[in-house]
Amino acid sequence: MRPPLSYHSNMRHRMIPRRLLFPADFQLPPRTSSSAKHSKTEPQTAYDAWLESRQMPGQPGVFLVPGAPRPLTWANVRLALFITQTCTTEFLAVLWRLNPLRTTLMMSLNIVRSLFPAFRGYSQALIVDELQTLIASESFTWSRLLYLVSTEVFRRVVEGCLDAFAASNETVVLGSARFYIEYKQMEQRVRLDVPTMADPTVRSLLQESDLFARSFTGGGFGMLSPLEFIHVFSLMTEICSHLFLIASLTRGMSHIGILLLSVFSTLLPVFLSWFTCSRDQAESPTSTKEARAADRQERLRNLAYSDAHRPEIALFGLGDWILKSWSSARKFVLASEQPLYARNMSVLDQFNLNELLSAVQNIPLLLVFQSSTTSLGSLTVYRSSIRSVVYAFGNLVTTIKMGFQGVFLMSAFTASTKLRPKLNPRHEDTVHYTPVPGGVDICAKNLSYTYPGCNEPALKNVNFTLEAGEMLAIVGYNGSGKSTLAKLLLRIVDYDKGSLLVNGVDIRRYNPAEYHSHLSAIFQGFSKFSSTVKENIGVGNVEKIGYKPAIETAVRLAEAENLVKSLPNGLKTMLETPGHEAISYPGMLSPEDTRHRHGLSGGEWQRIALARAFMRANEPGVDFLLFDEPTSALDAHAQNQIFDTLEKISRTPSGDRLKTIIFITHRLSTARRADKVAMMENGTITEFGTHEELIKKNGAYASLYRALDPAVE
Ligand SMILES: Nc1ncnc2c1ncn2[C@@H]1O[C@H](COP(=O)(O)OP(=O)(O)OP(=O)(O)O)[C@@H](O)[C@H]1O
Repeated sequence: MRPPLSYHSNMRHRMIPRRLLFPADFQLPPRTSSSAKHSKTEPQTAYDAWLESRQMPGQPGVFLVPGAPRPLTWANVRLALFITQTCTTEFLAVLWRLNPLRTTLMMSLNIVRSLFPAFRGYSQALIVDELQTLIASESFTWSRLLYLVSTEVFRRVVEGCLDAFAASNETVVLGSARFYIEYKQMEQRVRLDVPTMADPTVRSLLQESDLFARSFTGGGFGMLSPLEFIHVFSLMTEICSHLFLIASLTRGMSHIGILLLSVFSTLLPVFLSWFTCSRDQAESPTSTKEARAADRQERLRNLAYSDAHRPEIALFGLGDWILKSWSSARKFVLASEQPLYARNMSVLDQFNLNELLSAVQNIPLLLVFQSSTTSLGSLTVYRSSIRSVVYAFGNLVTTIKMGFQGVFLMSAFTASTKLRPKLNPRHEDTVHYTPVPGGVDICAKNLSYTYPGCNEPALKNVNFTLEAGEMLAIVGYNGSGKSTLAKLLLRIVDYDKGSLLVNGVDIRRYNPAEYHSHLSAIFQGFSKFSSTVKENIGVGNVEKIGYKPAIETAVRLAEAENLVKSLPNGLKTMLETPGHEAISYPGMLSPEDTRHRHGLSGGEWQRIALARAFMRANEPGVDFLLFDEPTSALDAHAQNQIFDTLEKISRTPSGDRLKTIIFITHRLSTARRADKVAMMENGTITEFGTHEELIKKNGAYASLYRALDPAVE
């Protein structure tokens, strides 16, 4: 058995297996999907089945765009059955557990309600029969008729009450189901990391999972929901109850004649529409081109609607271009929809065969009635039951077809809940983060990283070592890889080659969430939340978001006190963000809501971002600060104050370093404040040392520095 990993660094090396003794050699196994192994045989998981169902028929390696209906092929039927077996029961069990009593009640009431039509028909037949007998025997009385009608009214009132109760119960059940699905959706989004979300297959999976969740919105389970199975069940009960009624009323050949003619007249249009739908479906797999056009049309529409983009649209004169591009995308989408319209407008659809056959059907019915002893009531119920069976059967076919598509969306939902964030190490490889006195020590050897879908690495053979508590400035030209290196150090993405040790352990062996709790950072393109100043700052340490003194300290450290004081509502001021999307969705926010938002300048936003980072940077457990261009928009005075603050919070009162600091900067005047400077060019560190050493070296750093201050020799 594998010995457990110790959390103490001195024990760790003794206890971990031989293979892991040299973390530099440690390689995570490639996370190949099980589908790769089994795609051509039987699917093993919901994910495998989902992936296989997306294969474009006859085009290996080509996949349907997310949301495209699956063609009705034997292979897909087999996959749908597999998904139903593996996920439906599990999924329904989860939903049932949310509200066991109400869900059971909903199912029972659905079945009871499905018996109503047959009862209704039977009761109406009884009234007609009674009336027929009364008239025939010439003993008609108004009181008797009133009694019959009030019995029917009473039956309908009871039916109505039950319907109302069932509907309100269903609303509660659906509400909790919808909440559960939406919660799971949100959970997936916040749980998944950058590399996982960069995977195009994962993105498609999540899109289909979203479609599944959307089928729960609105009043019912939605047209695509596999929970249509309840509907299927009640339709089957309805059909059975009608069949029972028909069987009890069928006597002799004349009835069989009516039966056959009624079945034929009602089934034919159903089959015709089914046939038309199957043709639609065979041609419906949305092509990538159509999907792209639909996407482009929506993006351009949003661009035209968005107030946030209006100044640039005006400045660059984009109006005509937007209209032209939208028109061509829209025309393409409309053209691809046209065959469908054309079919729907076909002569066949215009010709109401059903009505014609119903009229023809009345002829034998009349003949039978003339020549038989059958009562008018039983004949009425007989015919209406046949119609109901056929109608319910048509509904059943439609529901099953919808359910067939819904099953694949459900497999996407189920599979997405099981997605594992790519950055999370396997349990047996995980090492708990152990703080080292004075900050983190970092050792990068031949570090390389290529962005997904790119051919050229953004980082190649990066080497450097940083002792605990040192301050490093990373400088270099645009696009030289500084922010990419920051992403690796922050474990937003994982490196491809080489090794990166933090406190002597391969960074990939730390759980990202645990690692992140020991550091604070500012990203170059930091987030600007459409919320209050307080929340924009407080998110830096959510545990203290409601603790005013902590927010005020962060504001002070970021030299943002005057800024907050100048705002109309201080910390409670709502901030306006670029690309504030609420404007794109009319009706979501009233003009009053948007009017109170306060805009900030670039430098002011940077102070908010600094305060956010200081919310956490000031905490005792945080021993690594990585700031990407923290003062790029600040004036020289403010910049110096921020670096003084950094110095202050990263040292003990006696002057010993507590935290390791890395900052990226284009302002070389700030770089000289660091213990070490790393000069980056073309994705690698070309010079590394103290400011004085690099100036003396007279290389790229020195020439950059001289460009800033020609007085330097
Ligand atoms: N998400 C991405 N996908 C693909 N390539 C990217 C991505 N982000 C950055 N790159 C590429 O990686 C290289 C390094 O980019 P990086 O942002 O690290 O540079 P930088 O040194 O921080 O630049 P700057 O000084 O302009 O901020 C660039 O060539 C860039 O085009």
